[in-house]
Amino acid sequence: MFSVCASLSGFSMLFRSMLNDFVPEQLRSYIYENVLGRLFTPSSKNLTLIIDENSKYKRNLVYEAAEMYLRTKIGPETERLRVGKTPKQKHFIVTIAKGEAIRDTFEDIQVKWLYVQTEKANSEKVKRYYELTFEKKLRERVLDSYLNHVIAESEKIKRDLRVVNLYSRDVHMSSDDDGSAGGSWGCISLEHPSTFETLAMDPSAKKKIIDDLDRFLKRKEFYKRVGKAWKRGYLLYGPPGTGKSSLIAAMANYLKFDVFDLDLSNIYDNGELKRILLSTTNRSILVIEDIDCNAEVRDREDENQETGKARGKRKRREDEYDESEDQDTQLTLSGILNFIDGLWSSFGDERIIVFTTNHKDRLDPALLRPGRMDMHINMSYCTGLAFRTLVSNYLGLDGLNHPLCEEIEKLIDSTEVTPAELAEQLMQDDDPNVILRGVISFVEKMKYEKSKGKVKAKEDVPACKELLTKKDDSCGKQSSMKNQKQAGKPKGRGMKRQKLME
Ligand SMILES: Nc1ncnc2c1ncn2[C@@H]1O[C@H](COP(=O)(O)OP(=O)(O)OP(=O)(O)O)[C@@H](O)[C@H]1O
Ligand SMILES: [Mg+2]
Repeated sequence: MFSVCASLSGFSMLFRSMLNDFVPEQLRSYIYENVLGRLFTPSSKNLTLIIDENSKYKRNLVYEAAEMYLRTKIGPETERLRVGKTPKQKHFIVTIAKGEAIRDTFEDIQVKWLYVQTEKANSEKVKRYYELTFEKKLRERVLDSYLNHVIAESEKIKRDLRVVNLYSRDVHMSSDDDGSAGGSWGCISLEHPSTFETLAMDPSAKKKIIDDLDRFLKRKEFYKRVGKAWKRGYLLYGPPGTGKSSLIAAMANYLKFDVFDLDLSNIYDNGELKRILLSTTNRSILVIEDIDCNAEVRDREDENQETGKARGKRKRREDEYDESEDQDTQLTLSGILNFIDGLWSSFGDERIIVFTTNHKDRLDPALLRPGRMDMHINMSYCTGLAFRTLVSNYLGLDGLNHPLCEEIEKLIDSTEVTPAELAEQLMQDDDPNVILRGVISFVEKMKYEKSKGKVKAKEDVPACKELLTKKDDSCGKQSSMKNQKQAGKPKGRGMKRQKLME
């Protein structure tokens, strides 16, 4: 092998000296570059992949993934960087500049990335691409495992950088809304600070939820294989102030999924519901809060608070309804559930639906039957362990180390007090000792009053929508508005609807 190379290089030198003697200079440099270079350079042991920005006029996913991935690989040796930021992005986006290289190692694979950008010449468009260079023998492993690793990592980074949006029909479309959610959803960014770290909850219950979400995210292929829509449903139930809305915000912030907050009281029939739901996007959480109250879609106490337009719309709907025998167009709980089971299952991916209620016992069994909601999560009164999270959130203390916390935890475990009530107590002073003593008096007082029956159990709020919590005997559908009125059921929702936006 060595002697072949030596004789090739000897021949190359002889050939070059002949060229120098007999060939004009311009032609000589062409021959050096295009003929001799190829003939006499021993073939490289490296292979270079070209990753163009576009692939057949569409964005090249590998290029996008590389761009995202390489942001995390920029080392001190890089000399030039590009920086950018769009109005919706919270952070600066830093990427390598033209001609900069990055070395990376994955398992035992060593590669070199080079970012290339051509100059703009006449009508030629600027071309951007990455060159990925590695040893030829690693070709299969780079194409298989390394590039998959780059794509998976880039997905993770994208998720972390994503701004989570809250879509609501109560919010007007903003000017920079790209309209991707379409329909009549207005959008603001979800500023709710709740995360799984700040959520006061029994640690094992919290872990169960996080594990369930993680499993859900990873199971694209599984859902496909078993022929199930890639969706997950959660029913959160518990008294007011136990963290149902906070848990939804924590889920959204964890998954980086947008939230669609659906208030059924503004929707008048199943057709409208269908249109609205079809305009939601993938990787989102559809939230229907207070399903027991919210589903009371037409019976309202506050009719006189409606705007003229809304009142007109409602009256027209009611008149149409009175004239129509077709009850199928009316919004019913069964309509909602059918939609979730049927149409909603056949479009979109990575969807989560969350119902919340303060009164699980009052819900229609149709909503509770196995398979309808994948997980029922009991958001109950605060426990001693969960209180530790509140102490850490509000006081910045490790509850284990404070002498008063043990006593408080025992007290909390033996009474019914919500995290919201405790959170309020934890903001009463600046001095942690004063605050914690205040918590003791507060919980003791609650305990005493409860034992005397002075505190009305929080669940004892009158049922605001009994009709929607019982099935209509004839067809399993809920009674219509007309029937509700005739039955003389109480109007109004009777309970505040605490939204994520508040
Ligand atoms: N589990 C919790 N962990 C941390 N903070 C909580 C928790 N529960 C309630 N809080 C505090 O109380 C406030 C109200 O809680 P949240 O709105 O999540 O309760 P909810 O269960 O949704 O109540 P509702 O049934 O009235 O809608 C929150 O903004 C938060 O400050
Ligand atoms: Mg709530």
